[in-house]
Amino acid sequence: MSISCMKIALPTQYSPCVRPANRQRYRGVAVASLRGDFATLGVSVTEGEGNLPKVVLTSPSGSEADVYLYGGCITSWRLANGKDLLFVRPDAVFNKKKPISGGIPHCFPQFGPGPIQQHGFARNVDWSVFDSESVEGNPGVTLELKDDSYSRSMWDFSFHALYKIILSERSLSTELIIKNTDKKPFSFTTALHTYFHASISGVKVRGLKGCKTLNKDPDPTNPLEGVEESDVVSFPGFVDCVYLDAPGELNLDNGLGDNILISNTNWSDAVLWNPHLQMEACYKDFVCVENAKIRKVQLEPDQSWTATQELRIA
Ligand SMILES: O=P(O)(O)OC[C@H]1O[C@H](O)[C@H](O)[C@@H](O)[C@@H]1O
Repeated sequence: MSISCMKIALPTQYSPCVRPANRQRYRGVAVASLRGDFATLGVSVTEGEGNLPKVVLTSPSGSEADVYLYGGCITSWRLANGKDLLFVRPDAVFNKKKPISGGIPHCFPQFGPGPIQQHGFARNVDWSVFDSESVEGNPGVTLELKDDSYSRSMWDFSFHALYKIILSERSLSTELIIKNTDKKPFSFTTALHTYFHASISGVKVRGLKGCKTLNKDPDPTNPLEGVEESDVVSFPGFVDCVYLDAPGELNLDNGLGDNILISNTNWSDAVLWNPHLQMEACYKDFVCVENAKIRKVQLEPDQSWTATQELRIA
C-alpha cells in the first residue's frame, strides 16, 4: 500500500482537521467543540451512539467509514451501495464501560491473555484527532494515543501511537505507528481485531496453508502448536487460532457474496476467531480475521514500529 498525501482545506461542517501549527487535542470533549476552523473534504465529526464523538469519512464515490475516538475503533465500512463489511456485535455498548465489541478494535500493548487486562488498554481509552488530510482525493484521518496515568498504572512506559485511516471507493487502509518515547526499552504485542460481517457457514479464508498454528482452543493460556494443512479454512464450530508468519495477503470470502483482500506490511501474524455457541445470538453473522503481532515487538528509546493493513473489496 502506498500512501501519498496532498492536503487540501475546504470548509465542511464538524471538521476535525487540524493544522500542525494549530494542533489541538480532541479527547473526551463535547462534539460542539470539535467543529473546528479547518476542514478536509470528506472528513467530519459527529455524535455517534451514546453521544460518543465519531469521525465519519466519506469518499468521493460515496463509501463511508465511522471511527469512534473511544478505542480508536473503526465500527463501520460501508460501500457506496450501503453494504457494511464490518460487524458490531449486538451486545456492544457505547458507554465507555467496556471496549466497543465490533468493528476494528485495537489490541495494544497486549494481545491477550497476558499480565495486563485482556487485549490491553488502547481499545478502552479515548484517542485524539491528530490530523486530517486528503490522499489522492480520498479522506484520511490520523488518531493519536499517548500514555497517561491510567495506561501507566498497568504498563509503565511512555509511548506515542498514531493511527492513520484512509478510505477509498473500494478499500479501507490503516497505518499504525508505535513510538517508544520513554528512556527505557519496552516490548508489546498487538492486533487489529477486525470483525467482518459474514454468514459463518459460507466463510472461507484462503492463504494460510503451511503456517505454524497456535490453537487457543481449548486453553488460550497454553495453545497447541500445529501446522495449517488446508488451502481453505472454514468455520464449522468454535475457532480461536493464531497463525504465525502469515503471508502479506489473505483472502476472505464472507459468505455473503463478497471477496475481501486483506493485505498488510509488518503485521507478521494472523488470528482467526469465531465464538460459535459461546455467542449464540450473533456468531453466525461475523468472523474475526485479525492482523496481529503475536511475538513481542521490542523498541529501544526513540525507535518506532510501523504496520499497515489494507482491506479491499475484490
Ligand atoms: O472478548 P474479547 O476480549 O474481545 O476477545 C475476543 C477474542 O479475541 C481474540 O480473537 C482471541 O484470540 C480470543 O481468544 C478472544 O476470545
